[in-house]
Amino acid sequence: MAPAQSKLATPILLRESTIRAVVSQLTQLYLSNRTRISRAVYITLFVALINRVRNAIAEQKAASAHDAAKRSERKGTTSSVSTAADDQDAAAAAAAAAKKKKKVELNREFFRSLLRLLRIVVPGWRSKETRLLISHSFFLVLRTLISLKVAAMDGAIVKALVKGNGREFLMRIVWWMLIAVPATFTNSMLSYHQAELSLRYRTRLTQFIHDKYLSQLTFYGISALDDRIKNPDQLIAVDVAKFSNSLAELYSNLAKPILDMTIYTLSLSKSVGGEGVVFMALLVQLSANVMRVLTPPFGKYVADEARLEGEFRFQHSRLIDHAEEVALYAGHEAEKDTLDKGYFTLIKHVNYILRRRFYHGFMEDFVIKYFWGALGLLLCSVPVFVKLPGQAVLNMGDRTESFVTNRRMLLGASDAFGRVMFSYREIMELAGYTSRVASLLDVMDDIQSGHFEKKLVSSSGTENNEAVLRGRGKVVESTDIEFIDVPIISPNGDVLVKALSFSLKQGDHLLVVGPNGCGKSSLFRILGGLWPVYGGTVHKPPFTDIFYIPQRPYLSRGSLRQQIIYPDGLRTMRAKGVSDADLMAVLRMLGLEHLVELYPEGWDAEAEWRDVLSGGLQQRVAMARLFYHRPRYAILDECTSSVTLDTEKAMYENAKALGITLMTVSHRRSLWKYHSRILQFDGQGNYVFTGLDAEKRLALEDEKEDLDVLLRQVPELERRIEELTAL
Ligand SMILES: Nc1ncnc2c1ncn2[C@@H]1O[C@H](COP(=O)(O)OP(=O)(O)OP(=O)(O)O)[C@@H](O)[C@H]1O
Repeated sequence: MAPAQSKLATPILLRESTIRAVVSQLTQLYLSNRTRISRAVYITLFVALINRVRNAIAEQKAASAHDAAKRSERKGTTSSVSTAADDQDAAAAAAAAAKKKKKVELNREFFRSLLRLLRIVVPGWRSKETRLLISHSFFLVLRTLISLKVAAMDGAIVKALVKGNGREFLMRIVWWMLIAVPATFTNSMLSYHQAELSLRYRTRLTQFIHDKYLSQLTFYGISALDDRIKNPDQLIAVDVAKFSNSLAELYSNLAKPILDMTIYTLSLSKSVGGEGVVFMALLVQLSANVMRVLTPPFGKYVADEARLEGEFRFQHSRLIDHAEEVALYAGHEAEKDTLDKGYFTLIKHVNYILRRRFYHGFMEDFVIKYFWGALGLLLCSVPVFVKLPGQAVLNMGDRTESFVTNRRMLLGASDAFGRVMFSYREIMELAGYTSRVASLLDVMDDIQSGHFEKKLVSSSGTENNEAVLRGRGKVVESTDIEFIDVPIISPNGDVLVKALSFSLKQGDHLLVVGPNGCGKSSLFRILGGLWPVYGGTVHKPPFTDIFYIPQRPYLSRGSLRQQIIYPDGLRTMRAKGVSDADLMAVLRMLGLEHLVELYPEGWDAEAEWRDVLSGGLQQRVAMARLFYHRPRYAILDECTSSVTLDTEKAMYENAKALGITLMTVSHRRSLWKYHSRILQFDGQGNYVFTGLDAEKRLALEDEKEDLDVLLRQVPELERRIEELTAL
């Protein structure tokens, strides 16, 4: 932060002497120049200079305030994680806190984010977007020039009318109609360019985000490991579109009025005098500054509205996803409460914005339309009431022509200025969308570099926080699987197992058992690379060699064939040399061949498979997927819970025959016989890893159960003995 601040401070100090020299030079030039236009230019330079100094002072103030806030924030964070005594972590936490407090304002942060997004949507000078922007700009200039011509023609028409010259009047009308052709064409081109630009921005941004979101498991990190983005779907599908629209709109809403203002003001200053224009510009600038101070933070409002919209939509999509469960619980009233709450929170906010917009619009209209309009009329009357030096006395026709032309140009200029002022609100809205989209990009970058932020709800507090921030385990690629002192830590910071060590060779089938929530699935999340390795070393084969089947398999959209070969596509299947007949052989192993015959389209049948197939059928389809892929290792996480013992037998025996090493999480005793190793968690953070002799273990378990039954009978037997003794 320090270098940034000195960068700001130095120019202001240096400028004190420079400013004095520039001011005296400008004064001399102003006094020595006679023409009104050049005088106007010097006055404008004065105003620009004053503005620049004022902005620099404001920037410096903001920078020192930001610096002070950051320093105090850092102090606070360091003491709260003082047990960690780790500067790196403290800095990360401070940065995170600073990010959380980020407001939507037109500050450096906004321009930095906007620049980042601009680089994505307009990737280079030779890009199609640049060409579109150039031709858009060309039509913007053309339209201003046409408007200028129309203003002059307006004056000439009224002059012909005042003079009573019918022939000239008609000629002027014909010209007027002719100019309408390029004018309307230009207008249509402008609308087309704006819409096309918006579409292109959206496409670029969506492609960029999709590439990042779907690489390095970022989508999983956003939803499971990090708390900052609640609804990425809304951000990608809606906010990106709104940002693109807003950006494309802003360019035409800003570029054209600025151009109009410059050209009209220059033309006006020729006929009404440079000083008049500059004086009026000063008044306008003053009132504009007052308006800016009174403008509410619309950017923040827009960002909040988008967030609330997203949350409301998310609640609806949850209801759709879990419609059956909610219906069976008769949970519609509870769901209605949640939905109503989400909707009314959103509407309360929208209403609040509407009210703020109402007061703001009232003030904006008054200043822009009436106050500036009156100023304009005063300015237009200058050539009529004031005889400017070097100007000939005007007759009635000329006066009318000059008034009408000036009035028209002035209306154009004030309309343009009004639009620039109105666009302040649009810029604030753009700032809102920019902040939302940029925050998604920031979080994706963080996740890809291994930095997560999640509210810790664990009972063990700071100790876990430290571990989450550090994540310093090692991952080594190997053909076998080995964990050496690897802690299992949930994203909430709960330490499920302090240091886990075990090793597994190909062909060693592993059974993982333990009570609910002890970390059985979490072990495989680490193995699959979903959760970071916070310590120790993990030796594991590449991702493609391990296949995972959960209890509720994921069934994708698409054909029946696609369910078996997922995530491969048809082309990859063909490239692997697999035919539909091979797939049928796989289905036969699991007694599923009737599925293909069930639908007239056969393998190409499409359906919402999640609803069409029963729980057991879904598990069998998932197993067929495993047989198609034939990986070296398979993680079977309670994936036979809904099938019969016969089907389970077919699944396990075929999987082993295909040379797949199995790692099973299950509470079913019927599965023990398929495994040679066991990893047993006790739910208190301890575990045992040993060989598994299923028959011996089953006999021991049976004996234990018999003893348990006998033990449970002891009180009853004792009571009976007491009864008999008493008798
Ligand atoms: N994405 C997540 N965010 C926060 N906590 C999580 C997440 N995933 C799992 N956990 C927590 O980690 C702990 C272990 O979960 P895990 O799924 O490994 O349990 P399990 O041993 O497989 O249990 P079960 O037999 O019920 O499937 C649980 O307390 C769970 O709440």
